[in-house]
Amino acid sequence: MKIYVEENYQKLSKKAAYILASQVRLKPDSVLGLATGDTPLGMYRELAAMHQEEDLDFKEVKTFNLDEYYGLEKENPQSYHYYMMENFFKYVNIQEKNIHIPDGQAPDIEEACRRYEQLIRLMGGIDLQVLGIGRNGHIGFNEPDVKFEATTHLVQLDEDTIQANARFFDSIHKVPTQAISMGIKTIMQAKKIVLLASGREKREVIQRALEGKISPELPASVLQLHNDVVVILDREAAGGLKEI
Ligand SMILES: O=P(O)(O)OC[C@H]1O[C@](O)(CO)[C@@H](O)[C@@H]1O
Repeated sequence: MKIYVEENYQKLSKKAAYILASQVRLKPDSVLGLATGDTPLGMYRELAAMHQEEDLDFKEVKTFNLDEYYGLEKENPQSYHYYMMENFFKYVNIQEKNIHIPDGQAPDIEEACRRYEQLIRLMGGIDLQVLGIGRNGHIGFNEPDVKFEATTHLVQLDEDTIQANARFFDSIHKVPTQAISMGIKTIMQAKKIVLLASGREKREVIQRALEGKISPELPASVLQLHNDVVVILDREAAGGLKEI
């Protein structure tokens, strides 16, 4: 595991964007696994700027998002479809047919999950997966006590996650209680993983995930078993690490 500690969020975002851009430059038809949440927003802004100013080309890039709320239509401003369009895709030259995000309104969820896994395999697997981390250690929407062997599936969101995400909704009662998420197995099959965490509130979970026991109770701890993980932290998030 390679851990970078950057001075602040802006530098973290630049580092993450640089790693993604290098991946795309080396393999223009890369399959990228993408995350939502606050943390990758700066990285998406940097990548959009690299597209505008340095011709970073997304024409052949394929993307698979980690997760989507169950029950929200794509046009809902709280959906991850909307987030991706507004924060990244509309600023770059990615082709719509190459964008994949779980369908939160699929009539047959099990079939949709199976199809999502099949598509990832059909595209040759994920070359680089970006991850954020929840305060409870979730990656994607894989909540504590997840099965490590799970692939894309419907998950029940934790109370902690619902509370953390309530800030994006008018009221906590409007936060969906379920989501479709890549599973831990899907994530661990990615060839390379880039985990991002910023801020004081991620300090404890980062220490436990990177230096603690590997356990389904803390889903992100499984990353210790992957052979190509880059962790990019700002100083605040890295503050609890013993081995830095
Ligand atoms: O980057 P944030 O907003 O702290 O979110 C952390 C994680 O929580 C989620 O937003 C889901 O709750 C994930 O998409 C994200 O990786």
